[in-house]
Amino acid sequence: MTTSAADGVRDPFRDSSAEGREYGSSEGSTLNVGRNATLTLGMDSLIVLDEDTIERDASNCCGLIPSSKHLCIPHKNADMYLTQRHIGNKATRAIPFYNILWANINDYSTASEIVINYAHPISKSCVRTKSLAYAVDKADHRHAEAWTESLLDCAYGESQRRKRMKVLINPFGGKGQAKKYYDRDIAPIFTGAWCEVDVERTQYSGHAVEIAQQLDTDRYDVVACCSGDGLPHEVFNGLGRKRDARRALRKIAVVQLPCGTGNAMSLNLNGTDSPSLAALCIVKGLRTPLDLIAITQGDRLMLSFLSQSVGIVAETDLATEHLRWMGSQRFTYGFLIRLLGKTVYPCDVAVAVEIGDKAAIRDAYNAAVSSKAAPSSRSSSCSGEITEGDDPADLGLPALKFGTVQDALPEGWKLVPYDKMGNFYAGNMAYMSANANFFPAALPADACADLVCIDGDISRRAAIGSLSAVETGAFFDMPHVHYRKIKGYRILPKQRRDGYISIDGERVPFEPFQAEVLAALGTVLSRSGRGYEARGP
Ligand SMILES: Nc1ncnc2c1ncn2[C@@H]1O[C@H](COP(=O)(O)OP(=O)(O)OP(=O)(O)O)[C@@H](O)[C@H]1O
Repeated sequence: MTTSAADGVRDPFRDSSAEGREYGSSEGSTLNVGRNATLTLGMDSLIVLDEDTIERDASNCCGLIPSSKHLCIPHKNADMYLTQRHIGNKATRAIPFYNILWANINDYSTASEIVINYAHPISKSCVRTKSLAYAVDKADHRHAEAWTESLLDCAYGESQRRKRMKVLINPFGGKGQAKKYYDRDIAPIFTGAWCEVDVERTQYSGHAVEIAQQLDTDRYDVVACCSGDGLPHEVFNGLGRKRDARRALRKIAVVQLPCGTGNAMSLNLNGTDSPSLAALCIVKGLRTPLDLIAITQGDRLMLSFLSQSVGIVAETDLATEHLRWMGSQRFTYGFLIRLLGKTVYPCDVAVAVEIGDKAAIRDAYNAAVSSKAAPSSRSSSCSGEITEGDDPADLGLPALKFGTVQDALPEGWKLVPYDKMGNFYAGNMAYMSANANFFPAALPADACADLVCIDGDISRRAAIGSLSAVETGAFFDMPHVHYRKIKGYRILPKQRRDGYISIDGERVPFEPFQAEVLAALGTVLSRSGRGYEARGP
């Protein structure tokens, strides 16, 4: 599953003037450049009409040497353009606005040039930064400046330009390739978009918690994790430990550049596990509030952004480390072994159910995704709500409405024995890994987590059927899949001395814990600004 960088292009050659672009006349939307070339703001794309089909090398364009240190190395291939059509001896090319990273005008003593950096697809799952450079007539300078600003408006829309990023690289994430992916696939996209970037490698497990806890949140907009899902988990928790945690979690968008074995965050928010496509999505990402789940266990408090599991998923994930050589097959193998053994994980569970009926869950999902609400709006009930003038000391994590696992059960909660529990799985995002849309009804900020419970003693046929149904999208409707929207729960594993509990893919002690949804407490960047890149229920 990858994001097409050319998404959103209807007819790239249609001129915007016919559609009533606010920019003005067709003359206004076109910039004459060089001897015989024009740049036009089309409907969804920048239209480049040039004398020949060979892109000029910015370093020799009209004899001008680009001075910007941000300028990317231009390519020398002729096949750079996404679409091209020959008109006489001229060629028209369209570069989707989404792929435009930056545009600027360089002034020299005798001439000026416009430089446009963009992300060029070299395959379905990879983009590379390239540049166009054209001479701009001195007489056209003012128009060129206004035109460049319009191009940036089209390219960025509501997304913040030149984001200030703290980049964290886990040198041991995935197959230990994160540094290589960053240098080759990610950094050139950020440089091309003129982002401000400050890179740090994590030195040990838990280092990202400390970095986030000490982060000067006024200096950054984003913490970008070149990692699996482990580093984002640590960053949310580090921000959550700040004195002004609510403000920090609201101010700083936590994002993932997929470089790990588990890259669910990027799959959900950007629809890709390609580092270069994810980098483009982050450059163009829209701020999106995210519910976080407070987990209390013993006297500890932790924030979870992705999932909690007790039973087969936790065990498959955490007890198959010795099978790493199998790659992603280890999950399928481990899962099947336990399914065939009809393994059960007895526990007592109390759940605060918000919506318990699948039809109602589907309706709520459809209503939310078709709502016209501003993409980045936070409801007044969100846990991160901050009032002007709040004292930082009062801006810590919100108080837990349900208390902690050490308190008496909240009013109205009832512990129910589940002696045949096979899979207790709570999710805050839809995809748990590529093609595993376990929680199709999950939404970033609906103030609910989604809970799936499956008995461990169902027939082997039904169990194996549910494994393939996760891929096909039939999982949600299976009768043995109990799917609920919830506000919180308490779970007490029993009859076993030891076992596996996974919070965001990390192992925690095999002890009772309690979960409470903290509505819209966190912030991420997403492609759509409103939902996950997964098919709904
Ligand atoms: N320098 C380091 N040395 C050892 N561990 C580290 C280092 N930096 C980060 N970590 C730890 O690596 C763990 C896994 O990180 P991450 O999620 O990025 O990769 P992954 O390959 O998807 O992980 P997983 O091992 O869960 O499959 C995190 O819990 C983090 O604390």
